[in-house]
Amino acid sequence: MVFGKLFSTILNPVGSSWTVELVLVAICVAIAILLRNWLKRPSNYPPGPLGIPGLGVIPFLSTFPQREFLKWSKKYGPMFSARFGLQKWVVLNDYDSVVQTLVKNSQSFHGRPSIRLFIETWTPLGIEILIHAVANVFCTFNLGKRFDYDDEKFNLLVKCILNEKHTHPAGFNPTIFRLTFPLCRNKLSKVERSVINEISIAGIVRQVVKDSTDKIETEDKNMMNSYLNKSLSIASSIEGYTTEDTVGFFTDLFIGGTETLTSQLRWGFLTMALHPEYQTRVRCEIDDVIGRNGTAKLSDQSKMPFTRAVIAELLRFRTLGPLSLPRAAVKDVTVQGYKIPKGTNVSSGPSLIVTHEKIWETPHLFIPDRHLDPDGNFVSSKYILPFGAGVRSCLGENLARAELFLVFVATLQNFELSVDENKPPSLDEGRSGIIYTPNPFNLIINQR
Ligand code: HEM
Repeated sequence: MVFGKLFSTILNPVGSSWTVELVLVAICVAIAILLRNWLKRPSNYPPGPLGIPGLGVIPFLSTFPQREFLKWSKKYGPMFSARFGLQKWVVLNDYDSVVQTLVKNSQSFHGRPSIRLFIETWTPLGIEILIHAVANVFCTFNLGKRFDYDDEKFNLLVKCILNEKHTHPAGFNPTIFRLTFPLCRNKLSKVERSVINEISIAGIVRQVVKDSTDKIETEDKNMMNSYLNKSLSIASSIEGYTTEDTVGFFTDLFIGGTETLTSQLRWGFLTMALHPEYQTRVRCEIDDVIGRNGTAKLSDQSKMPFTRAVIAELLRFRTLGPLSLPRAAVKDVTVQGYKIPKGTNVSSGPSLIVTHEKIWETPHLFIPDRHLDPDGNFVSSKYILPFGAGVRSCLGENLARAELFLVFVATLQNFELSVDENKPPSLDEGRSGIIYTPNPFNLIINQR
């Protein structure tokens, strides 16, 4: 009644009450239609929490949305639906639903919701020299060019990556909020800065592409050369192909491959510093197989089961992309009896699989020995999916695995890692966003 009177005064100061009533009815009908659309689900759509109209489940997500996802998966099953803002999402929470969706139906789920996913906000990194090393391995392997550490262009590249962080100090919510509400996203100066970073990275990559195109070698010495060799011979048959495609490809690789690997290594060094007993066991294996002065080779892995078990456990224990990168259904598809319409975004939850209590005993503890058989041989587990699954899984997986092993081994071969025992950093706190990184920490590094 009070609202009726208020509207009546605003809309119809001179008095004809039927106009006011008509407006009120129209508003109610509009709200009813909006609510109906909000509540409407396609038939056989995965069940899930309803959320709040317009916002979906965003207000209910904590800094670590995996926790709510776990709760909802217990209530609604391993595949549930939710709305983030106005967008429809399906969340996959166990191994079977990930394989059925992303591997068995890979041709239906090869889309990505938005390239802007790669762009988020800034936080400072702890061990800067580490990112220089990782970036240089990338440049040597992929671009065929190693930079000196005082090279201006190289330092600009690294600075751009430092500004290109995929986490937010306040956790996952601001990340998903920005991805969901484009208008809000565009207003953020930090995001603009990230765009400028991307342009700078692309500028340097463009120069490397130009230099490499001028002197392509027949022998494939690095990925850039192989790519140019192949792409130039087929380019004429691809409509609309330009050099910018090559620049975009290597820029994406650089952004996708540098921060991820650096952060995974940071988790690794912190874990080793907090578990000196495992660190000593890895070092003993290194001394036995490689020696104090030898250089690690990838072929050494077969003789180093415990080191492999530590790295496998690290990828399980601190999965860098707790919710992987989102995919989008490119056509209507039925998976495990559920209909998923074209355009639905899909998030898989590797972090939920690696903490599943039916698969892992004490999943929240770091125990490398769980990857060894009774004879001490390394046993790889299909349930650890840090690089995603299916056709859009991580393009740099092999390089990442190789680099993880070599950098990890070379570091422990030469240095002892520890922390200030009076103020030890926590392994349980990190920053969550597209990727999950440890909070900045101090490490004590002693040469052996
Ligand atoms: C520890 C290191 C790394 C982790 C944990 C990681 C993880 C991931 C994950 C989870 C995805 C999404 C996969 C999916 O949708 O199923 C991905 C995609 C991608 N990664 Fe990695 N990655 C790492 C290192 C690298 C490196 C070193 C490179 C490049 C040299 C790289 C390049 C890419 C690219 C280009 C994509 C997008 C692939 C596509 O959309 O088709 N990543 N990565």
